[in-house]
Amino acid sequence: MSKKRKSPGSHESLKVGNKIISLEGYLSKKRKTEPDSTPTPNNQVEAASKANTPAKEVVESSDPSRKLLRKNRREVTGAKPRASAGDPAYLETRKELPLWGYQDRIRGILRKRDVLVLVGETGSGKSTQVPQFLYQEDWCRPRRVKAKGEEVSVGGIIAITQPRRVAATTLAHRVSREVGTPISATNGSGDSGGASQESYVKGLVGYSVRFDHNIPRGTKIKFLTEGMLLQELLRDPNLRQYSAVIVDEIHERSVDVDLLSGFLKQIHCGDKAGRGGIPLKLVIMSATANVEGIQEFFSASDEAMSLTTNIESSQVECLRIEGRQYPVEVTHTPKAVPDLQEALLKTVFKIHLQEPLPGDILAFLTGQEEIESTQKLIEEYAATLPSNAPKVKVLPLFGQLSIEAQHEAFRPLKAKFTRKIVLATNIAETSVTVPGVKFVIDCGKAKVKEFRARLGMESLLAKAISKSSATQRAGRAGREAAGKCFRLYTEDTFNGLADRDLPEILRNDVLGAVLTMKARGIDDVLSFPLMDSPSVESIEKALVHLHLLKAIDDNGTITETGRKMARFPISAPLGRVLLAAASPQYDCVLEVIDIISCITAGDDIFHQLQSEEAREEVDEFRKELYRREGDLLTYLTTIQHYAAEDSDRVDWCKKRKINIRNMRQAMNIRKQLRGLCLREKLLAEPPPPDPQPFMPVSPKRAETLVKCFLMGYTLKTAMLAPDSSYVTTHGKHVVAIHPSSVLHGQKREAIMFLEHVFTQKNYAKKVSIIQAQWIADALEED
Ligand SMILES: Nc1ncnc2c1ncn2[C@@H]1O[C@H](COP(=O)(O)OP(=O)(O)OP(=O)(O)O)[C@@H](O)[C@H]1O
Repeated sequence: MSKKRKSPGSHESLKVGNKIISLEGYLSKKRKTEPDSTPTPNNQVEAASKANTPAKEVVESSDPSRKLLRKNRREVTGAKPRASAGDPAYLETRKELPLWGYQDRIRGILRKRDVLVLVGETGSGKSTQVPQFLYQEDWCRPRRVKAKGEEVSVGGIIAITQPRRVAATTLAHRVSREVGTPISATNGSGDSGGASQESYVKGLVGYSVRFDHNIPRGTKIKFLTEGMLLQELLRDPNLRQYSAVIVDEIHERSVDVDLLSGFLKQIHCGDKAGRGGIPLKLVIMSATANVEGIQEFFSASDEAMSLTTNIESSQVECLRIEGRQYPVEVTHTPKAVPDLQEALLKTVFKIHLQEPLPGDILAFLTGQEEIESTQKLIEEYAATLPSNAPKVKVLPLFGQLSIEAQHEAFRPLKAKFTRKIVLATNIAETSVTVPGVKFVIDCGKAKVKEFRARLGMESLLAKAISKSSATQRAGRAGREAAGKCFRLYTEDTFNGLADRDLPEILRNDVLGAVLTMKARGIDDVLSFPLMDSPSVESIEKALVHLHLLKAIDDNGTITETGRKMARFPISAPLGRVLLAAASPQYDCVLEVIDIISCITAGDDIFHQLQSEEAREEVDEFRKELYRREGDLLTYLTTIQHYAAEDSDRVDWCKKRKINIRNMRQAMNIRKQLRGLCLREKLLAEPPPPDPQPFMPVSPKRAETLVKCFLMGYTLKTAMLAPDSSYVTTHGKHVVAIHPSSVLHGQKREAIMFLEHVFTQKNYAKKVSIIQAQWIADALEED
């Protein structure tokens, strides 16, 4: 990409390869203030703001006369804001948040009731303020009680769940600073396998996410991912350490949050004997949730009502908070854009060259691949800008990045005269505040994983987002000052979007969900309370699959193997492989960890090569990595070579066109899994530290490894048919080996594959060569 114009502000076009992209008149002049016409609580606020009601603060909030606003809010709520303990440096900012004026009301409701559904606009202060309003409440003190005959301590901590690790950790850091006990970076307890290890450092706020825990002594507010709280439920079904659980961003409707809601409902509606009769308070929060549905779900049935002594407290109350702190201007494109990447580049540079600093950009793209190629193009083009134009610093933000790499995007830039451009997937869509961001660019799409239960196949396709997602994305601007959101789609397109996304539990494989329920002692999974129940067919399929994996026995009861599988933060089939690897027959835990680390570290550790020339050039370097047994052995060889490399790992990756980020992440996962396997006694002693000399795996050992993977993947096998196509043993579908596989184009007796995806075609990915007899042997094994 090269520049065309000469000075900042006067750029009208940019060149991408041979393409000239005009910047002129690209974005619609017509602007309006977020939120849109979505029938959500947000636009009730907007409607109210148009009608000159108190929600007028949406547009007035940048007005300096904030005192008046606060006074208005107090009049609206009747609340007398009072300062809760905290760092005075943050107090003034906190007082500006719409939530601040509602604190007495929120406290008042929760003194009377056990469940509150709280709806407030993005950036109104829900995630950061609500736990601070509550942790000093009388009901939040730990109490010694008799529960089922034993004396136990109940309560004392508020849990607040987040859909993603990055939200949980960044919010914990922010709130810890606001309350005046900042979490120190060195305070982490590393991986404790989910155990709530307390550290020796004191503090009020902590967090617990997969592979990272930081729980100071005296923690009263604990941020954690939904998955982490589910893990805690396996160990303590009554969640005794908590006085309240705040479920944040419930609109995301991940499988985990749906399961969690079911378990919380059971605690809420149950007899509470396991908590010595002490209720667990629940606060359910979102900016864009279906409030009525949630309210109805948490309302106790008549039968459950008969279990409770306090009917009034078990009723569900709903509170809508009006207003957001800063306005966000939303702009749509006047017509549909033919090329999203091109449109995004134009918008980035239009902002960069026309909007003054400071003001960082957060752009939403669909996935890692798109982010990495866009980063390259932005950097290339930025290098050609005149010297008097501000510099740019591009930072990626996607789920497979390590936590440290994700946190990079949240740090203020040290370099002067530089604009930060964060390229993110939808992991930055809810809950997070990326400091410095004033501009959001929304491509209107997200990659969605869908499972076709009938075919046992997943598809991962970029699809249009919902109105709820678009509102959340726009809400990432305007958090520290007024902001702008540029939607790369027309207003008509926006109006045609679905209000909300389909809950994950209705579109994903429910294998993991059913295993979690079983591990938590839910025998009758079909009658477990869920906001939306998946089809009976997909639950039954999951049960059959779990039986095949030996996670449940003939009676449908969870086995010891199943319990252990549920404790590992990997999919059920991979968990089964890991457990098999520890048996004397296979004895290959370290190698299996290496392979799992590579396949869970990102899209693919190998960059895809477009031209024949590039392929020839790189294959020269890659040939020491490729294994004729297939992709799993190729991954193993690659990570073992990488781990043995002690001179220049970056250069090593460059030559082989290996994604260095994914490789680093693989090493990180490898470390965590080794730790977990030691704790779960799958490994007898710690492995020797890196670098170890590279030792190629013998063909015999390779066979053992592939057979070990078959213990988790007998259903993902295919046989070569007479017409030279591969036909799956389960379901009898024709699959082709994906071009990314080292076995692409090869015809063998049988194959095993770890992924089965539908893109343009029905593809098998992560493929290994097997013999038909091995499938029968694996099925017979005990
Ligand atoms: N990490 C952070 N750095 C700087 N400011 C922050 C940070 N986290 C929160 N804030 C400030 O606090 C405000 C409220 O954030 P909070 O996350 O509590 O809002 P919210 O109502 O939960 O929003 P959402 O629904 O979008 O998650 C933000 O708009 C921002 O001004």
